[in-house]
Amino acid sequence: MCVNAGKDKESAQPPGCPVSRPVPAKPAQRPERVSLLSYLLRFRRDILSAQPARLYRAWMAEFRTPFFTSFLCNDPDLVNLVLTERPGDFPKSGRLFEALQPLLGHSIFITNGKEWERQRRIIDPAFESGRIREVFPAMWDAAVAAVGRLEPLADGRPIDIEPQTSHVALDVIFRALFSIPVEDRTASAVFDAFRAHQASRPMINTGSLLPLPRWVPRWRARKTKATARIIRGLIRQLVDERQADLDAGRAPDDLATRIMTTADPQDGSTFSPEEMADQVGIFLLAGHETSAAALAWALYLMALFPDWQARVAQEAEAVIDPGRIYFSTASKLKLARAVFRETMRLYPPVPMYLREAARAERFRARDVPRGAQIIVSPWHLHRHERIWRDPDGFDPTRWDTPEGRESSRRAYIPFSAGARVCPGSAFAMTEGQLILAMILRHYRVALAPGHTPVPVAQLTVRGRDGIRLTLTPRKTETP
Ligand code: HEM
Repeated sequence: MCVNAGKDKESAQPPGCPVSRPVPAKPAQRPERVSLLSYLLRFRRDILSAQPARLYRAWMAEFRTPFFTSFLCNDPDLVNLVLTERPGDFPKSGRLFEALQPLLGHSIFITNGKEWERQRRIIDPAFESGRIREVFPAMWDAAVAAVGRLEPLADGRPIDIEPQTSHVALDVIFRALFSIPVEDRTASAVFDAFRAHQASRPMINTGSLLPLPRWVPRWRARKTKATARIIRGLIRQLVDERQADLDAGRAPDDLATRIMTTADPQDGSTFSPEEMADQVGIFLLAGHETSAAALAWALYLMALFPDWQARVAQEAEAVIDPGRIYFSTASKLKLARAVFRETMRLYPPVPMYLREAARAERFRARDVPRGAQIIVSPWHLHRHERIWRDPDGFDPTRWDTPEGRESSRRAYIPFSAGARVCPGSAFAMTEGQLILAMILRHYRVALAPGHTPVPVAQLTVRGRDGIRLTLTPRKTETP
């Protein structure tokens, strides 16, 4: 009998059977026809499962409700138009600003126009790919610390891996920004406050940002505002301390120092402490939520595909010298990088990007009114049936094929594209592949019995009930 179970069965197949591969978790789609009320409520709960399956084949979809009109763009030319060719005509929506302002103030993630341009001019130099070498030791130290934290958990009992990946991702950001580990008193207070903030909300999701009527369920605004105030207070404390260190000439050379001492090349101004606190808020949030989600899904995929896990672990064993930090390690972790890229194709941490049409447009022979919501959905684009071969399958070798490279050129945008592309993309790729390799060098991961994670869109794509795995040490002696 040929089997196609939820585990890799290659070696168990009788000869002559086609090799069966598991299919990575994908949310069930809603029925094609549902009532408006049912659609809105599903939309609020989780925007991924609220969509019909045809969006994986369509080039564009229009949603008209009494409250908003939105266009989901899957046509690579349209995506290019919105993100790269004319980003000024498709600014971030005012709803995004309204929803995130209590936590993020005037941070670069939600501003538009001249204010955003100035912020980008000051921030970009700190993240240039040539500067990744300088933050690499911070990533390395955080990865080593994560391996240590996982040790007492690696006894074969199921654990939710997401809190662990959140912990290490936030650790990386604190070390890179402020030269402090997440265990530092203020840093760990921020970590706790972020958790309380998410629990009070429970996290903004893309659906909650569309202009829906007031009776559709919302987060508890008062509690959320209170936790946002706590986080902002703590961040402001870190920024003020750093300013004092800069004034006294004793500040370490890290990302915070670089950004706070960079002047806008156009008008010579630097960030005020208040402005810097806004940016730190988004570095902490965008930098850790996204990397944590990608890393958790990567470990899930490694558990689902033990053959790939073995290859990444072997590469890590060969390349990583635990006693020495070599930046060249990053470029040698090729399999880990291919796996991390494929993970972000299947589970793009930011599943949809929301824009607003600043003026009337015409998309694929349809009128797009001014003010319409424009949705670019990496979630659908990355699994588009007319663009990708085996769109729902896990295949890290696709990046080396001409066909895969062409699909990727047209439809792979986990970090967005154009003027508002993620400034942290090189940082995140280096961090992701390194931590994945470090963890797999030390631990074997397996699926927790009876658990299949369900991807849902919160602020990032997460497992609805977590992502449950078991860990066991790869070898008994610790290097
Ligand atoms: C796997 C990790 C990451 C992913 C997938 C990711 C993805 C993204 C995406 C898709 C956007 C644009 C969203 C939109 O246009 O609506 C974005 C923006 C941004 N990201 Fe990342 N990001 C990651 C890590 C980081 C890191 C590590 C940092 C910094 C430490 C960072 C900082 C930012 C900032 C500041 C923006 C706003 C840029 C702007 O609007 O001009 N991200 N990120």
